[in-house]
Amino acid sequence: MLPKINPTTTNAWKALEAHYASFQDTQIKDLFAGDASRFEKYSLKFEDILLDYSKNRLDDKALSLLLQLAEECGLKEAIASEFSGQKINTTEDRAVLHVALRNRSNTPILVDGKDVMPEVNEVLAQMKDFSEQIISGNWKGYTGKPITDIVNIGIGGSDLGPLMVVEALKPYKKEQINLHFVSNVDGTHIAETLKLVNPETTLFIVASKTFTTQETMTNANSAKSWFLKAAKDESFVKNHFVALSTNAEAVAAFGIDTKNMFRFWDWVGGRYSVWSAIGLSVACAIGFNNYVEFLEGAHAMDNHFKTTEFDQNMPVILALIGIWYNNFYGAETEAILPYDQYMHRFSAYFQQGNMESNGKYVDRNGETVNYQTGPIIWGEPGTNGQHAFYQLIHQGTKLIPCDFLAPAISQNQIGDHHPKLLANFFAQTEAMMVGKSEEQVVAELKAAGKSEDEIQALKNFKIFQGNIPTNSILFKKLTPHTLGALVAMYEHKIFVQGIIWNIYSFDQWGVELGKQLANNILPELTNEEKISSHDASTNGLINAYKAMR
Ligand SMILES: O=P(O)(O)OC[C@H]1O[C@@](O)(CO)[C@@H](O)[C@@H]1O
Repeated sequence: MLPKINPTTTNAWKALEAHYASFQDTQIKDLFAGDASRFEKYSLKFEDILLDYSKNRLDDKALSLLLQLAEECGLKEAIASEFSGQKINTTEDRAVLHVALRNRSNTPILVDGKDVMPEVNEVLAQMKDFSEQIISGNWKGYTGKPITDIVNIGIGGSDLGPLMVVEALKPYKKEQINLHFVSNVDGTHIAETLKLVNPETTLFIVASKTFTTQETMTNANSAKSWFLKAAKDESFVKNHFVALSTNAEAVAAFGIDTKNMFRFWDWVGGRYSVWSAIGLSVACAIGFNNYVEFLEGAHAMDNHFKTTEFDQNMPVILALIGIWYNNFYGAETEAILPYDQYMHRFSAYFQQGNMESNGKYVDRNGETVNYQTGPIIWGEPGTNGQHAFYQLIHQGTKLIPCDFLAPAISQNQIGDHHPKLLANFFAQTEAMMVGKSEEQVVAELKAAGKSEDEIQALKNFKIFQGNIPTNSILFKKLTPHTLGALVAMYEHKIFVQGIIWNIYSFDQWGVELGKQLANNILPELTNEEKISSHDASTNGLINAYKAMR
């Protein structure tokens, strides 16, 4: 079982509050001035990944107290509980074992006394065989043609993971296979996608852990109707529809042959499922061997997380820094800013990964917490963000800790694009830290020939206060292995924070209410009655909608 310690009752927390009181206005640049070895001291290397966390509002005392906080909150035993298959997803009475899906060393991992690895490997073998049939053209559609297009129909973790990985690893994609992702129940999503594909050569992957999600089942039924309009014969469905799910009964009821089902288990959380059969579209896109490389990278990070002292442990350090800003500096969001266009869905992926895990207000004792828990995660690739929201980061009134990520080697060596991208990557974290002083602004305005009056009128608008904390994550190249390691690194960061916040990070009851109310409203939209069963606003909106149709 997980420890149930309110972090604010620990000695470390109390000491951190005291330290914060005297440290809070310390300037990062002054910390560098006082310690020539700060970069070396506050950097970690893991394989081809360098984490530079020196540009943080952090000194040795804060760091050591944060490490003490992790110890006092029982992090060591929590990690052991996770990896040993204990049912740490308590409210759903499930283990949390996405680490087993990428357990390439094949050491036994038991759930209810049974080693899960044979089943994990069985599904991987099934994925290997299937993806090889698709890529080789041996899998034929109902008119005998090979598959050219794959449409992954899923939402949340059944969409965001495969989509993010397929986009991030596009340089590894097999040219004969086109990938499409449909998730939204807005008919536009499936309609616009079906315009692009041919029923004779399209495979639909219906990805749903529960196989009951309204959006996914609606889109899957629309796809099936569209397909049968062309193919006519229900017996052809088996050539063009496969299912990724834990729910064989629902898969069969939909009309997909369970031989075409790739199963996974209830101890795989949706937002942690890209390592499971949910990753089938990835294997079909980049080839099974590259998909295994992706698993290998995550497994390497798992071993780092499981075996490394906390002060040298990348996920632990990132987690503790996040807690320092979230719970002591009052920062409410974190920005993930990948300086790599292939990673354009990376931040969105961790919106679900982080916010669906740690967006909780009830602790593991069932009590309402008296402190902040999960942050709001957001971000866009650099340098686009610079032209959109960096104004607020640089000169707004909110503290926004930022993670900057970049590959040293681009997958597309065109002209001087990559050096320019990296120059911005390095410059932005420097600018966020050092800012621009009044003296510098005045000197620049003078050099530009501004009068004294103009200088006085303008200078305050051009001063940058700086002291904005950033982590820089520089890696050699965005390969399947490195991507796997980076994703696992953030997953473990989320785990560590949830343990310290004394919350359950692996259920998601908060997504249920909206679904329930939507199911109540749906029939009201199609009848002719004037609606009065809700609050005045909801009634008013529904009735206005009905009047507009
Ligand atoms: O894979 P499925 O069962 O269709 O769930 C899809 C998504 O829906 C949820 O909001 C849970 O209902 C996410 O946690 C999940 O990833």
